[in-house]
Amino acid sequence: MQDIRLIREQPELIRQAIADKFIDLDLDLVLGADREVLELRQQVEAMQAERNANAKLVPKASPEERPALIQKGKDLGSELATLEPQLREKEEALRTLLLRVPNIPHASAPVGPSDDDNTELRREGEVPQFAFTPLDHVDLLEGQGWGDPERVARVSGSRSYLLKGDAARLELAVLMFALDLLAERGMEPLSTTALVRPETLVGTGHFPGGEDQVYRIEGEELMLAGTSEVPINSLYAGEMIPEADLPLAFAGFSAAFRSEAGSAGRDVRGLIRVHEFRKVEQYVICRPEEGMQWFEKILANAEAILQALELPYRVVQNSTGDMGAGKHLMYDIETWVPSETKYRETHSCSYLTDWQARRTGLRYKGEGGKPQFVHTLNNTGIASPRILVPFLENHQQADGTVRIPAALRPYLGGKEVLGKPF
Ligand SMILES: Nc1ncnc2c1ncn2[C@@H]1O[C@H](COS(=O)(=O)NC(=O)[C@@H](N)CO)[C@@H](O)[C@H]1O
Repeated sequence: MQDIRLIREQPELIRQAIADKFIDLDLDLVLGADREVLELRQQVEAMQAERNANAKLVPKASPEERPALIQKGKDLGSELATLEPQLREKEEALRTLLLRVPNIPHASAPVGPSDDDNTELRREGEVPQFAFTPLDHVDLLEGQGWGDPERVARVSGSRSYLLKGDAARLELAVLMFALDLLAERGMEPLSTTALVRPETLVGTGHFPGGEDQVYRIEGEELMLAGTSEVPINSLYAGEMIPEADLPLAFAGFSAAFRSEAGSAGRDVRGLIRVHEFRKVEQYVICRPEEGMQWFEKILANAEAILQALELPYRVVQNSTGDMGAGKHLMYDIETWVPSETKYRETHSCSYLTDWQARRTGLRYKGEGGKPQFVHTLNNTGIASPRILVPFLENHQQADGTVRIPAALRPYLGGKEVLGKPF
């Protein structure tokens, strides 16, 4: 959410952001709703002041004057009884519109409507040249007996997955490895639920707009979050965080649930796009002046994880149309998937300045004790099973076994290879 003063003072700046992000919002509606609130609020406050002043006169008034004053107080009261609810209604209507006002994209963001306009910043690691015909991750899982797609589909339907034996241990190993690396780098581990109240999804900016991506619990005011960014972002909602406690940096771990509405037909084979997955999430609350350095830090953390797993990847900058309403700056990390001979997104690193903080009510006492909104950032640490796709495919050997990078071996009982030749 944007500062309403900025919208009033620099509407062109916001109109440009709306245009560059291809958002369907008429800023004049926002400005009109704001004016209506201001006018009505001034009227109500004047009337409340008049009623209060009038009420003070009553005890001092003479018997002759008193009835008129009391009647005046009643008239003002009944008028306010009509106007105050109208004001609350107009304030709610304005807030609903304000929730749709986008953040201003960083000047470096490529302007364009979709991820086709993302720009590659750099590549890291050599893509493997196989001396044999590599298998895709589905065939590797099947060959090793590490999956059971038919049975799990009977139990859970499409976009479900199940990992057996060493593959189940591999999933836990990469998650734990990521959590440990982030903890060593000062991110506080946080195991969270995915069950959240609707307002937490407004806080992150998933709502309004992303309702169709979220599973709802029948008959409850609860939903299943698609990322632990959602519960973590609202942990301190409405609080005045002591400045000495900043920055708050978490390595969140949770299950994540997504309906993937609108993705029909995409990535239907295998582990890339499933309804329930597990993610280690980097989430930061910091002072505004530290935002950009935290963006670099959580990006570097994710790269360190990929480098330790010996996976080749590239870093891309998201376009204004791809980054979504709340982002100021966003880079995706895409990891090489041999079977597709292309890089696929495995991490998404975002800096949202105060846009989430304003919607969530995340503040701290800045200089001179003046309340100020914090800045928030998030990035994927690792998400499984998607990361297992490049992991299994890049590290497969001619006999169908999978090489384990040195950094991960301690998490797999020291094993250097998983599986049996097939
Ligand atoms: N349906 C899905 N199935 C498997 N993995 C997914 C799915 N959706 C997202 N992911 C993984 O989760 C990562 C982060 O998802 S994201 O929506 O891009 N970004 C976030 O959730 C942010 N909170 C940063 O993690 C993706 O890069 C991908 O690796």
